[in-house]
Amino acid sequence: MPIEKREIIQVWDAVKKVLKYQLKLPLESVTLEESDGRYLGENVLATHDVPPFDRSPYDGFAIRAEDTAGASRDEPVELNVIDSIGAGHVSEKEIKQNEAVRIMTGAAIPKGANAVIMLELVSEKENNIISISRKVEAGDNISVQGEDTPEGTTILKKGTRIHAGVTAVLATFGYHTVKVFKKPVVGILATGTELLDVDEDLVPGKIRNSNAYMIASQIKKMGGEPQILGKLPDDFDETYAGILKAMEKTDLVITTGGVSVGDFDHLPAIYKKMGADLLFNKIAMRPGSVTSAAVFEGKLLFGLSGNPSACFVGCELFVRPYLLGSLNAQKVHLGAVTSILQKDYPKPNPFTRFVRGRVEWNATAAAASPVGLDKSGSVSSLSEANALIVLPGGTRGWEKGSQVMTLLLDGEGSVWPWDQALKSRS
Ligand SMILES: Nc1nc2c(c(=O)[nH]1)N[C@H]1C(S)=C(S)[C@@H](COP(=O)(O)OP(=O)(O)OC[C@H]3O[C@@H](n4cnc5c(N)ncnc54)[C@H](O)[C@@H]3O)O[C@H]1N2
Ligand code: MOO
Ligand SMILES: [Mg+2]
Repeated sequence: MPIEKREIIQVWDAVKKVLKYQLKLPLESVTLEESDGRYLGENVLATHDVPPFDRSPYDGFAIRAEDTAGASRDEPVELNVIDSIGAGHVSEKEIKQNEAVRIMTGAAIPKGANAVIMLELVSEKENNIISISRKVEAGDNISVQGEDTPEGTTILKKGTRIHAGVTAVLATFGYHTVKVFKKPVVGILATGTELLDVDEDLVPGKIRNSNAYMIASQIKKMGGEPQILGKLPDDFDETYAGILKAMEKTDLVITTGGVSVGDFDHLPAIYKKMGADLLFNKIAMRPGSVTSAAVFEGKLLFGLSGNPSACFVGCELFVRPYLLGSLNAQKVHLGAVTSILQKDYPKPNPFTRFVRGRVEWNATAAAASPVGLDKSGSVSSLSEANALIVLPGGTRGWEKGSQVMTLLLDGEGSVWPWDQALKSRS
């Protein structure tokens, strides 16, 4: 049978095709503790000023700055301490001329005071008298009500990923439950007659299914809920039925394997029989050139390569923006940083390569080194990689010292700054 000719598209065109689709995810309420790593389902407003009252940032004395107008080492001023308060207390007294209130960090500034002087800068005498030998300005050492966040500010945007700092803000405003997007349920199906379960012993010709677990981990990190739906042999009817069933009970389905041109690569024909709209099935990249995506009844179906490194890269480049876009995140792509290549990379580059690598930061620059066996079927390189080194196509290779774009596998992600860097050098 002649091999069907596939239309090859550029990485950024494939990403843009995927970004035209988005899941409509319902919201759910979870407790603040459970909300870690989830995505906010609505904007969060500051429901009050922060701090909610003028307060002291130091342990010291609340005073009227004007009482210190003429103070100097030679002519200190003496103030009468009329009260003493710690955080959580409000003085009922009002400070009048030449009076002070002893105040601890976090306590509300008493009426009449307009400055705080630290304990260390005051000498304490008998009979509640303190002596100050420097001029203090009005407003000194006062954390003013609303200086951190004024009431009514949109402090967190819908789609923000909840991390420790976001949690602190939510707690500050009393959100003991948080409205988040429901996690998209991602069905994962591994195809391949050669696949064994992880707990099975090797037998000739077979390998363990590592991709399903790798994808599940990637999906979790992207904010989705993976469901490993088992493995399917390279049988057309079984795979067809398995995919249809998976599509019914999940928000999107990812398959691995069976997308190339081999006798048992059934996915292309399955898309056809399903009547799915093919978005792409050949991308100008390595690894992962056969990464495919199709739309079936409004849902996306990603066909990732069976080769572990190709599968990993396809998931990061194409599934990530779709999932994170559905969660309303802003930075849906991998974060990018320019790095200096630490080794020659002598392979010719017909297509843009995404080489598993490590980025390390030294004093002046980010340094990128390829790691492990650089083949699309390699699995070991994935365990060491913290980045994908982008080597645009159309070159005979890359020299040590070249500036290269690296996509970071950890961290905040990015909006879309790196499409130019993908463009071929030819
Ligand atoms: N004549 C051609 N052959 C191939 C081409 C081509 O263009 N012409 N493309 C090659 C490239 S590039 C890739 S990538 C692979 C893609 O293959 P498939 O996506 O069809 O995947 P399979 O053939 O099913 O498997 C490939 C490889 O990966 C192993 N595998 C599969 N599933 C898993 C899993 N769940 N866990 C671990 N490893 C898995 C499988 O045993 C194979 O070794 O095609 C090339 N061939
Ligand atoms: O899709 Mo393959 O991984 O291009 O090498
Ligand atoms: Mg194949």
